[in-house]
Amino acid sequence: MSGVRPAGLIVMGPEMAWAFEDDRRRQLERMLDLGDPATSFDAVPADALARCEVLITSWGAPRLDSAVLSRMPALRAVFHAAGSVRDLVSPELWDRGIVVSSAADANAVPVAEYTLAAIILAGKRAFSLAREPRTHAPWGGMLAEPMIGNVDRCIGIVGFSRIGRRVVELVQMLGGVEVLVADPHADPAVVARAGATLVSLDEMAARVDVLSIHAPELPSTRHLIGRAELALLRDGATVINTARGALLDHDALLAECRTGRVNAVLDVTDPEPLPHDSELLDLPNVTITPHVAGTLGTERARLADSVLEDVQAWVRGEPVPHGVVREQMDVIA
Ligand SMILES: NC(=O)c1ccc[n+]([C@@H]2O[C@H](COP(=O)([O-])OP(=O)(O)OC[C@H]3O[C@@H](n4cnc5c(N)ncnc54)[C@H](O)[C@@H]3O)[C@@H](O)[C@H]2O)c1
Ligand SMILES: O=C(O)[C@H](O)COP(=O)(O)O
Repeated sequence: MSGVRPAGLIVMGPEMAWAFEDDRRRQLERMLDLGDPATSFDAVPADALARCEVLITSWGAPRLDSAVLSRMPALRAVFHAAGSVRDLVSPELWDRGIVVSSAADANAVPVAEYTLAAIILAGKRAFSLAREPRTHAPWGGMLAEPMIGNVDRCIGIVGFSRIGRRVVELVQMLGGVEVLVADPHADPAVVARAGATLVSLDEMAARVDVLSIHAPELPSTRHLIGRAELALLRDGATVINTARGALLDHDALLAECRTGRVNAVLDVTDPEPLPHDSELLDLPNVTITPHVAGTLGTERARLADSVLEDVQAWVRGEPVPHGVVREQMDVIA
């Protein structure tokens, strides 16, 4: 590292800013000449913006469009301590050749953990049984139920994304499970090396006990799992959605869950939150969490550590480990 530290700024909402205090701030200060942290660009003095070479952002940062970028002529790199950079980047940012990185890999860890937990508990019917009266006889009826359990299950992963790939890896620890992947962009050989089989979405829907959604929200993925795909599911199958609500047709899901034919575990919904009178909230076979799979409390420290790693590589002139390039934007979150 040369003696002159590049000028840096941290601009993000308070929900993430705490992760850049104390020790992580000291680590950043060894690499960057850091100005005062701010929650918006309007709170940053014009000369500090003009000098800024390295910007560290997270949720709450506005899009880096031409209006913002014109105030930041020295900007060379943006490190986003959150998942998607879709709402952050602009054509001007790419045109100027500014390095962009995101912490989406780090964010994938807790979402994949949540998904594995949901797969295991759904297999044991734990979500719906927890809502039955406590008088439920534990051994009688349940022991005779061959459809309960995680052995010989077929698990479908929609989207061989960062999170999808990690779920493919984790779910194999169950042993005795078959893992299918549906993703028009995935390479069958790479999927096979990960221990899964690439199939069409229809084939997957017809074969799985659990269908877990891990694709990004794009114009092309709206209602990717719709009436037709849900109708193909086996009786008793579970749909897990930790991706984005818009990927799943909620009217079609409600129709299938209402009859009890299909179960669901949803960390994301459409809309989000659901209206208080949504029937989905009352169904015993539907479990809903309020978009917490990825970003609960301490999990956010992973995002800050990912940014530290990227800043360190960048100041050394090395490739940024979690860099995002313009060409990826058509298929990533
Ligand atoms: N619930 C949470 O807290 C939480 C946290 C992080 C991310 N997410 C969401 O999880 C999802 C996955 O995130 P990620 O970072 O793993 O995504 P990602 O950006 O890594 O996904 C990109 C990949 O998705 C695949 N893909 C694109 N279009 C597809 C399609 N039509 N069908 C199947 N696959 C397709 C492609 O393989 C592509 O490479 C996103 O929707 C993201 O917003 C949720
Ligand atoms: O809440 C989420 O889904 C994750 O934290 C990722 O959100 P982001 O991709 O918008 O950062």
